[in-house]
Amino acid sequence: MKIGVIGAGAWGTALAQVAATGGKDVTLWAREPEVVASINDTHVNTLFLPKAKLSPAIRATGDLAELGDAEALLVVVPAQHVGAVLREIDVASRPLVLCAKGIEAGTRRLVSEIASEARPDSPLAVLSGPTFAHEVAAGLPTAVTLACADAGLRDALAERLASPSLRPYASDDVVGAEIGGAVKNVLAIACGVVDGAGLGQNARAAVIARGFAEMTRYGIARGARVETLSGLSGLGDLVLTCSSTSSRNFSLGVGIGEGRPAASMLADRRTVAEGAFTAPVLREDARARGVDMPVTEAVCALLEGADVGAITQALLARPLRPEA
Ligand SMILES: NC(=O)c1ccc[n+]([C@@H]2O[C@H](COP(=O)([O-])OP(=O)(O)OC[C@H]3O[C@@H](n4cnc5c(N)ncnc54)[C@H](O)[C@@H]3O)[C@@H](O)[C@H]2O)c1
Ligand SMILES: O=P(O)(O)OC[C@H](O)CO
Repeated sequence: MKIGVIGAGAWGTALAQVAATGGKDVTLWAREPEVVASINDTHVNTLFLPKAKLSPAIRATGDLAELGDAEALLVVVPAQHVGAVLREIDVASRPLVLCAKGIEAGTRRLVSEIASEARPDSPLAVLSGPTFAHEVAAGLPTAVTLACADAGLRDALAERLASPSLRPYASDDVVGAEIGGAVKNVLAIACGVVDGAGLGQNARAAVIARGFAEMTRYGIARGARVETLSGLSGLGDLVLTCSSTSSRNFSLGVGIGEGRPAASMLADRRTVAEGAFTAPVLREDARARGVDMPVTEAVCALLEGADVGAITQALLARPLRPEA
C-alpha cells in the first residue's frame, strides 16, 4: 500500500515513520527543500524531529504531484494552511486523513470543513488524540481516535494505520474528534501560564476541569458528542498537553506566565503552537454561538499582552455559579 503524507513537521514525520515501519510505501511531502534533503540523504528530519532515526523506506519530496497515486493521504500541515495545500494537490477522490488540530481564522471552519470544500470528492477521516510526535516516532505505546462517517472506510483505515504501538479507536463523530484537538491547544496555553507564573497545581487542575467544561459546552454547540469529548481526542489530549513541556502550546504558556511577551515568542519560532492561532477564532465563534468560554477569553487576553495577575484575579472574581 502507498501512503502519502502531506507535511513533514514533527507529526507528519512521526506518522510517516509508523507507516514505513509497518511495511507501507511512504512518500512524505515537505515544504522546505532542506527537510527533503535531510530525510532522503541522512534519514533524519533535522529541522522538525531531529532525534528520530527514520526508516529508509520513507521518501521525501518537495513536489505534491508525487503523492497523486497514494491510496490514502494523511494531511499534517498546520490547520491555517490546510486549505491552500489541498487546493494545490490533485488527489482525485482518495481518502484524506486529517491530522491537524485547529480552527481556521476568518472562516471559523474545522479542518474537515476546509477539506470538504477544497476536495469535495474525497472521503474524510480525522485522526486525533494524545500523541507527542517524538514518542510515536520512537514506537512508544499510543492510542488515538480515528473518526470517519463511513464505517467501511473507517475500518479499512484503522487496519492500515494500526501498528504494534499505535492503536486507533474508531468513532463516527468527526466533529467531536476535531473539537477536542482544537480546544485543548488553547487550554494547554492556559495551563502553561499557571506553571510559568507559579500559580500552583490546584490552579492547574482547576483549569483542566473548567477548561474541559467549556470544551464540552462548545463541542455540544457545534454538534459533537460528549463521549467523544471525554475520550482520547478530547480529555485524553487535554491531560497530555496540560501537563508537559513537551507540548509547544504548554511551553508557550509557560513563557507568558514567566513574563515574556507572546508576540516575540511566536515571531521567533519555526514550529507551530496551534493554540495561539485557534484562540482568537475560537473566542469569536463561541461568542457568536453564545457559549461561555472564560478560560479561552483569558488566553486571548494574555496573547494580546494582558497582565497575568490581573487576568487571574478577574477569573477568580467572576460571579459564583453552579458547577454543572
Ligand atoms: N507535533 C506533535 O506532536 C503533533 C501531534 C499531533 C498533532 N499535531 C498537529 O499536526 C499539525 C502539524 O504540526 P507539526 O507538529 O507536525 O508541525 P511542526 O511544528 O513540527 O512544523 C511546522 C510545520 O508547518 C509547516 N508549514 C509552515 N508554514 C507553512 C505553509 N505556509 N504552508 C504549509 N505548511 C507550512 C512546516 O512545513 C512544518 O511541516 C498541527 O496541527 C499540530 O497541532 C502535532
Ligand atoms: O506540542 P503541542 O502542544 O502542539 O501538542 C502536540 C499534540 O497535539 C499532542 O497530542
